Amino acid sequence: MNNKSVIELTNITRKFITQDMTTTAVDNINLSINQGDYVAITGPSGCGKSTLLSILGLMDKATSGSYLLNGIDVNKLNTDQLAEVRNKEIGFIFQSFNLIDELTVWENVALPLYYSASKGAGAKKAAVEALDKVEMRHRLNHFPTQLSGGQQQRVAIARALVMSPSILLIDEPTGNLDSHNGDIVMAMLSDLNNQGTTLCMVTHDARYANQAKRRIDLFDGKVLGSIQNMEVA
Ligand SMILES: Nc1ncnc2c1ncn2[C@@H]1O[C@H](COP(=O)(O)OP(=O)(O)OP(=O)(O)O)[C@@H](O)[C@H]1O
Repeated sequence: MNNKSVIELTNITRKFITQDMTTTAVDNINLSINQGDYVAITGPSGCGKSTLLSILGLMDKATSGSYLLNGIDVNKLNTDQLAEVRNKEIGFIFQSFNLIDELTVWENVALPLYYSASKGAGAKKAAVEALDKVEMRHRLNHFPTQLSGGQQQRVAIARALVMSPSILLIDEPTGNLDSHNGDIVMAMLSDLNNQGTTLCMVTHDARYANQAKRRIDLFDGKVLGSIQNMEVA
């Protein structure tokens, strides 16, 4: 395995303060993710999975602690820099596929390129290459509503890959899929990891968490344990 660090969290805590109470959603977490890793974050409802993923995805800020993304201290970035780093370095995959129904498959996949400096001529080629990786090239000119749920999630994965991000952050990728399509999407994620893509996935599904190389169990915002899945790694 490559030892280049992608994510380095040190003593990350996130507190939510409302009128009558303080909730520590993420409590003093230390986590390293290297290039080529496949990490599953799992645990019961309310244990802090989504909060942690939002911090990793630069959509939320920790109350305290340090977060290095490719060696860059994200606490020192302003809003514009955070948006740029997020678009370039992080690919997101959500439970809901979030495709735009009015755009074709390839236009959906090319969309992140239009928010970056590299927009224009190469966009369709890059989109087709990403669609190839998820075996969806044959649906290039279809619209999302013409696809099955599993196919839509594969298009969403292609969109997450199109910028060649440092890491894919994945939130309950099979939540809207039946078990057959869920298994296909999970096999595809494992394939991508075998080809070198770094993955960090949140799931409450133990079966899928065990398909990752490393499983991190959260409880009450804390890391309860970290398990290396020997048959995968
Ligand atoms: N914006 C917020 N304001 C106040 N409390 C919050 C906020 N967001 C999350 N929390 C609290 O933080 C804790 C962790 O929530 P989080 O959504 O991260 O859990 P989760 O593990 O993703 O849960 P689930 O599996 O149900 O999605 C919970 O107790 C939740 O109520």
